[in-house]
Amino acid sequence: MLRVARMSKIETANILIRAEYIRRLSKVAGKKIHLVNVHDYTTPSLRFQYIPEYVLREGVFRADSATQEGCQQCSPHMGRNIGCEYTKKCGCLEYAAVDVNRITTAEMKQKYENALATGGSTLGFPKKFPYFTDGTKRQRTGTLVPFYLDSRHPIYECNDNCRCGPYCRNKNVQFGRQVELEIFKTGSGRGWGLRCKEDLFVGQFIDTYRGEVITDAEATRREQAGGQLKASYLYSLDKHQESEGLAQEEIYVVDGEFMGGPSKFMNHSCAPNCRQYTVSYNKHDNRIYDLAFFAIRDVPAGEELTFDYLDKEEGEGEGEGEEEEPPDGAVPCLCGAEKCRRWLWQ
Ligand SMILES: C[S@@+](CC[C@H](N)C(=O)[O-])C[C@H]1O[C@@H](n2cnc3c(N)ncnc32)[C@H](O)[C@@H]1O
Repeated sequence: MLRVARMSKIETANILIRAEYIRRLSKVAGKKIHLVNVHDYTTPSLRFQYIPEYVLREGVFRADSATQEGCQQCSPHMGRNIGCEYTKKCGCLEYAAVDVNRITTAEMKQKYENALATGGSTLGFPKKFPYFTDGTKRQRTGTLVPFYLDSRHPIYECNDNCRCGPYCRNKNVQFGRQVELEIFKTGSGRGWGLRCKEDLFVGQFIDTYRGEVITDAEATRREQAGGQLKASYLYSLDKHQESEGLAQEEIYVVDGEFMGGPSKFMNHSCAPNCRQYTVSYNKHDNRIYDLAFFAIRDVPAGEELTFDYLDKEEGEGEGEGEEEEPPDGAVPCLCGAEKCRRWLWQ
């Protein structure tokens, strides 16, 4: 009898926790986020708080909004009504990837080589626009073009101070998640995972990674206190470290363990269907930018969304991590990919 009473107390608590979690999910801005668990009665931790924006912690500073100047030579209607279509003029696209195929004269070529050698401005050069602007079945408007998908060059979107207007096609990630997601219990030893309720197309934006933005020193402190598993919630905002000569202690880190969004539940795969990209709205702030997930191939509704936690840039660390013995505290990878590297973070 006592056992039955105790059991029902636990069940009631589980039901209440689940209801509270779903209530909190319903408050998250944007399309609905579902919670599904067909394996047991557990619910993700209520210690986690959903936040729409980064929460800046002690010692973290964002560049003054006055530096977010926006493009001043563009306008909403420059011919095709897509905003910044004259990429040579667009101030926001100054640091976007130069479209070398459109550098035609020897003089331009020379100028470009000088800019590359000195790290000078590339304003005035034709740029690769990040998103498709003319929808077709394969190349949907707003999906990331193959160059950015493959190269992971930072994406510079327009902002509210731009003259290109609210409908400029160079605005996408800043509008937030546009797809319905589902947090689900994987039942395969990987805890919770994330999937999308609708088909995703290659290059489609899914969501950003949110969390507390902390200093590098605080991240080290939290990692030492939290152990190996803590690493999967920490993302360094170090994309511009080399090009801007930033010291390690100047780098900020996003911690999404206790505050963030649904992308916190994305598991690792050695053969992922998504990838994380750098998206900036202020070319003068190289220390805080968005981490945005895009699909890197078509993903049918219901397929688990995954990315490579060790997402190395091309050529970086090749041949590493293939030894038989795992490093101390290594977590076995359960992604199930044919070419699985066997351990997380290796
Ligand atoms: C960012 S969390 C992802 C969400 C997590 N599954 C949960 O239930 O909260 C990362 C953690 O998920 C687990 N995980 C993610 N991908 C995995 C994989 N391929 N194999 C084994 N565990 C994985 C590991 O415990 C890892 O530390």
